[in-house]
Amino acid sequence: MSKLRVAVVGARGRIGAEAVRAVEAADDLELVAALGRGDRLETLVETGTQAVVELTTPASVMGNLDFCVRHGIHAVVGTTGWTDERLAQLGTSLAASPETGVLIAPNFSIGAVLTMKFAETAARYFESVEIIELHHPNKVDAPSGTAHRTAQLVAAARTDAGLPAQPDATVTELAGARGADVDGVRVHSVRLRGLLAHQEVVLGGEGETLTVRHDSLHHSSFMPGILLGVRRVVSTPGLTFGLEHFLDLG
Ligand SMILES: NC(=O)C1=CN([C@@H]2O[C@H](COP(=O)(O)OP(=O)(O)OC[C@H]3O[C@@H](n4cnc5c(N)ncnc54)[C@H](OP(=O)(O)O)[C@@H]3O)[C@@H](O)[C@H]2O)C=CC1
Ligand SMILES: O=C(O)C1=N[C@H](C(=O)O)C[C@H](O)C1
Repeated sequence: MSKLRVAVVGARGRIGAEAVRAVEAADDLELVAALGRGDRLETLVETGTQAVVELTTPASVMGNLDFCVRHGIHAVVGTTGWTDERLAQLGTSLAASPETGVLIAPNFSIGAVLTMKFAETAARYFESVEIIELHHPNKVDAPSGTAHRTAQLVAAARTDAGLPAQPDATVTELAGARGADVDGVRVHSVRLRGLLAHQEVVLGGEGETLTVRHDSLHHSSFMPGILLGVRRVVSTPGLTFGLEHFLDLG
């Protein structure tokens, strides 16, 4: 059987370089291009790329995806910075290319996907919930895409359960002390040398707390999810948001 022709865009970055190695090592995939900043996107067409792994920056991702979708090239996207407006813009591009599939995964690691699922499940049972995400200091966005998505899922679960706003008697506050407010859920971002990618969801009720914590200790933690995404996106037209849709989580 012929191999799936894959390109990595953002190939010289921290996760991009690891993705290049993972695609090269996969028996059923062929790495046909590894593009960095300044390289021509037309290379994707010239090399017959079927699926792109997009791992760049929030400033670059929209242009890269617009090119891919216009040329019918499927995409697996790890880059962060997704807003409703950006998703709507991508939806418009995809409507004009209905055969093309795009997976956006806030996090490719199985543990992080499960953290989101566990937090979403637990949210309805606790009065309070806050998120602490901890990353390496070279990360350009805060809060992390994973924390942002976790907060959205937790907030939706609370709304579904009919929970009121969280208790918080703060009257005076040094700006930022209570973190960012994502749909009513506080998200705190730590940037610390020595860390890679970590998240804690802390839930609190009368006389008890529950902490769900995940640690990515190496970029290799993201590779099985990227490879799964590539294999599945080529037969999944339209937009898929979250790797959980390609996993059987019960
Ligand atoms: N979903 C997930 O599981 C994960 C997502 N991420 C996300 O992936 C993204 C990349 O992270 P990370 O590797 O740490 O960041 P890096 O800064 O190390 O890598 C980004 C790379 O993209 C390059 N780049 C920027 N613009 C373009 C462009 N237009 N075309 C091609 N290459 C370009 C950069 O080049 P230059 O240095 O020259 O600017 C750099 O080499 C972030 O948004 C991060 O949050 C990271 C890990 C896991
Ligand atoms: O920049 C990173 O490193 C990571 N980015 C993603 C995010 O913002 O959630 C995924 C993971 O946390 C690593």
